Amino acid sequence: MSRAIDNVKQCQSMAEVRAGVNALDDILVPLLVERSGYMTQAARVKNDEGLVRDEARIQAIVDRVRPMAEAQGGNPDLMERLYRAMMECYIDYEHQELARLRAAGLAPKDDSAGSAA
Ligand SMILES: O=C(O)C(=O)C[C@]1(C(=O)O)C=C[C@@H](O)C=C1
Repeated sequence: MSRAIDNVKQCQSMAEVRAGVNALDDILVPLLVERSGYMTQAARVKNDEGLVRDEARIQAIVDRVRPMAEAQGGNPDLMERLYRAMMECYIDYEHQELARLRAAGLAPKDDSAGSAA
């Protein structure tokens, strides 16, 4: 099986290093934008500020990506830190998107059953 780490080219200069990084960012940025689109979907489907952060799902994602990173010749601890930091940013964005959707007319979930006041 070919591993991602084996695709890294031996570099003699920082220009080569940065060309390699830029080429990967060209792939990563569209994927991260696409991932952010699912935060908008999640905001609309959950429609509840209290549900945006889901610790069980965060842990499940970490548990999934650590072995994936290892299989690709990467460092699982680094991947976990990247994913946890990235998901914090996406959680902020999901809150932002829920507020935007509410301002645009998304009705808050009916809380009459749970509201005491
Ligand atoms: O799966 C969800 O519930 C999401 O909202 C997505 C996502 C993520 O994958 O970044 C973001 C917030 C949650 O805390 C868990 C995961």
